[in-house]
Amino acid sequence: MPLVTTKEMFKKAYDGQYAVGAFNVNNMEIIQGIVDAAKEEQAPLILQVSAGARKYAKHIYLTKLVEAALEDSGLPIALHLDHGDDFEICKSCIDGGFSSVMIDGSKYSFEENIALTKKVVEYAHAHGVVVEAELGKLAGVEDAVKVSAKDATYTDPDEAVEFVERTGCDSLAIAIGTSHGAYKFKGEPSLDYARLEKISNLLPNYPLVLHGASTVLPEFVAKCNQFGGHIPGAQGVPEDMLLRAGKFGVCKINIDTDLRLAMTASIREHFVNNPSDFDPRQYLKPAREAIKNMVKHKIKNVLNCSNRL
Ligand SMILES: O=C(CO)COP(=O)(O)O
Ligand SMILES: O=C[C@H](O)COP(=O)(O)O
Ligand SMILES: [Zn+2]
Ligand SMILES: [Zn+2]
Repeated sequence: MPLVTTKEMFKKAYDGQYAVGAFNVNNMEIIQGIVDAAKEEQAPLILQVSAGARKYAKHIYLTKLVEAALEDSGLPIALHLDHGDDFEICKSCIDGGFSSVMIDGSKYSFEENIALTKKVVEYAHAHGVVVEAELGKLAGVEDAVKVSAKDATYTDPDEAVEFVERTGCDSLAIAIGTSHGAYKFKGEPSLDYARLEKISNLLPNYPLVLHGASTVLPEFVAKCNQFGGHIPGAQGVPEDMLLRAGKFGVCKINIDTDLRLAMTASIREHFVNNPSDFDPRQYLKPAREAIKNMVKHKIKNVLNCSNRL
């Protein structure tokens, strides 16, 4: 089974009102844990690589591992560049075998974002690759709770329509209150569903993407802290809020932080309980299992995408 683009996946997800998980990968254990989970659940899957992951593991190691995952699992998998921030990195991933790229021009002005996104879309489409773009700026860890910063950074629905029309991007990441990392809300979590609904109504049959969508499950934060970690006050997007987003055209949900927490909690626990171990396989095996369990949990309880191949 060769890599697939997200086109078909998103069409089915849109019609079925569920979301496909996009999980960040950095090494073999993470890839194997995710792919094993998707296989057991018979779920569509997007593996995504950030610029940082690409720098850490090297493009060729990651693409070869994903090639192995395709062959080993027989699953349709999309390989996606997460948060490409210029044309060159997108081109390099398109030339280097990815089936999907994100160009994140959200730090630029509306017009500059359009021009950059359009350039990537033209190159990508000529090579059979799909493009995710971003409009509106995802709140930073501090900004999310400031009402004054809210409207300035959240996605404007009318602009979203113009952006999609003028760039031809295949999916759009929007900002409605989620943010990257383990500290998403200081008080009560809240997402701007009214804005999401408006965007979704203005862009019928169009796949939206939710970044910063980890739940930061309290038991994993507690486990990290119990076994020597220090992650105080971490908080994510509650699962029922994510499930609700899936009803409004959100076809892709990005998850990285929850994988990091699962892996770290497992390794921390292992070292505390087994102080004599020093063979990496001893702690990476349960860590890989922890990734797998986390992804199965997401597929069943957050994405609702089991048996959707
Ligand atoms: O959006 C993400 C990657 O692009 C990941 O978000 P989290 O930090 O919430 O896992
Ligand atoms: O969007 C952010 C993802 O969690 C990737 O993070 P990273 O750039 O540290 O790999
Ligand atoms: Zn961004
Ligand atoms: Zn992101």
